[in-house]
Amino acid sequence: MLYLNNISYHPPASPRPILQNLNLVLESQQLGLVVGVSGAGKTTFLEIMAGLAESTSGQILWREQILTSADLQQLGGLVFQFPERHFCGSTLLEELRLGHPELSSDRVTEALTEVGLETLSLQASPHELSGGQQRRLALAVQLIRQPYLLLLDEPTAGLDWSMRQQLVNLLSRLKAHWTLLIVTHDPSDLLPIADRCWTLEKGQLMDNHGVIAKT
Ligand SMILES: Nc1ncnc2c1ncn2[C@@H]1O[C@H](COP(=O)(O)OP(=O)(O)OP(=O)(O)O)[C@@H](O)[C@H]1O
Repeated sequence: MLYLNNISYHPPASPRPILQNLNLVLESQQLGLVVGVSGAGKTTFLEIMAGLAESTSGQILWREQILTSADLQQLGGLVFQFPERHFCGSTLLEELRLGHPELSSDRVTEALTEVGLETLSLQASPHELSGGQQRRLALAVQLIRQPYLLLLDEPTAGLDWSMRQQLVNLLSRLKAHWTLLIVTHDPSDLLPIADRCWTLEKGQLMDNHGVIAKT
């Protein structure tokens, strides 16, 4: 269970807080969706959740444990918007083994199977894959780290309808084992599989009970 208690973020360079007193509870193996327009603070929110930025005040807890930024870096698996721009390996195997050179072939195959890429050659280049396959590969890279929390920034952005649907089905399946927190400006594809939904507006988080109840 993930808890955010009054998380605020006000960097010195900003005249006003970018995030203000965010409160949120997300149960394990649920998918939480944070919806906001451009500039609402979505990426900043994910950076704090992934331990890449430190909140100015407030607490993040997993079960009863208060998490530091270092804990969050360990526990969270962040998939960037357009993760394909961050691939470094020249093959799928290299990409999956980055930072884990000791990883067994079985574990690599298991991760690819989890995201539906098991039929691809481990020697293929990540850059040869389709947009949807690249997003799956980015997810597999995070799954290998066995994070408690998967954090995704606009996971369906830039994909065509069929690839978006395949990715939504995959995210829905991943809920069986992982807790997911997703930020997006366009919730239409993801709302049907969301368990919780919040709107982030000018740095403030509002709970959308009604939206989920209608789906
Ligand atoms: N370190 C910082 N110092 C000052 N201002 C910042 C800092 N980081 C973000 N901001 C500002 O905070 C606001 C929220 O930015 P953020 O990138 O989190 O929004 P977003 O919802 O992800 O937008 P988009 O969907 O366009 O990526 C923006 O106005 C941005 O300029």
